[in-house]
Amino acid sequence: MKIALLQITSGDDPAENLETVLGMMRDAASQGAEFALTPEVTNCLTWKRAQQDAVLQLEDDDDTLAALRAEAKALGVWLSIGSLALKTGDADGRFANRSFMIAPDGSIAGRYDKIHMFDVTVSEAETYRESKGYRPGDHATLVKTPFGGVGMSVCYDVRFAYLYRQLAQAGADILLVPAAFSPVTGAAHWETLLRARAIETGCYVFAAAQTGTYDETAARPRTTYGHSLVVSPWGEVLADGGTDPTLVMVDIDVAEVSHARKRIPALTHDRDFAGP
Ligand SMILES: O=C(O)CNC(=O)[C@H](CS)NC(=O)CCC(=O)C(=O)O
Repeated sequence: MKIALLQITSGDDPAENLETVLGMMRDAASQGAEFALTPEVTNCLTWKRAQQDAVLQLEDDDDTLAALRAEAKALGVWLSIGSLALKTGDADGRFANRSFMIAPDGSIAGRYDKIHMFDVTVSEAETYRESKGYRPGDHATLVKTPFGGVGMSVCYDVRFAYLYRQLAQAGADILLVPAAFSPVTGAAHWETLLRARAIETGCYVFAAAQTGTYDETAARPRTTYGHSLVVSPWGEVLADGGTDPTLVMVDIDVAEVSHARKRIPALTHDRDFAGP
């Protein structure tokens, strides 16, 4: 099966980001892709809360979601929308960081709200308080597809290994980790974390990433790490998107999942034990 990771530099204008994604989806489909994947916050990546309040929409009204569902249907492809920032209507005004699996008929096959919030001081100059803007989700999502079980997650979730173990033990063959990783932690941890999740679970890992800086002249530009990765169930990096916006196309074979798990059946070797 041919998959296509869309590595992009989303800015704060959803209409502009949508045009970029639609163009890359058509390009991917014309090269034979059957499954296209976009990064975290495909529709809007910004520090500016006022801009989010102005342009974000409720799921039912969201123009990006509607257009991407229609395009998946027109092209007849599966689509992972890594996530959309969406209004929730909640009294506290927080958004959802919500991922979608779209089937080739345009229907929503799965929906997942990012569970773990990136409330982290990477350095004095670089702090994130994701839970101020976003309301975390509280349940995992596994989507059954004709090509296998797909476990959903977003970005910072990648650091919580038990989420992926649960997804794999519930039937995931493929784990999705769409991201907008920070450049500092990306360089230190990104590839290692993704390879570890693949090795521990014997799953493919597909990680479409935001990359680079949108609006370099802004007072506080938002930069992301890039390096969209496809990792095999044995832990090999099959493709790395580097740091420019690009389409990462890979041919994968889901049978590799059972081969890897036959060699290392750790997923079936859990034991109950007392805590320390
Ligand atoms: O803020 C938004 O609009 C969209 N969300 C993000 O960009 C999120 C939270 S700030 N980024 C991450 O989770 C990076 C995790 C990371 O870099 C790590 O785990 O090291």
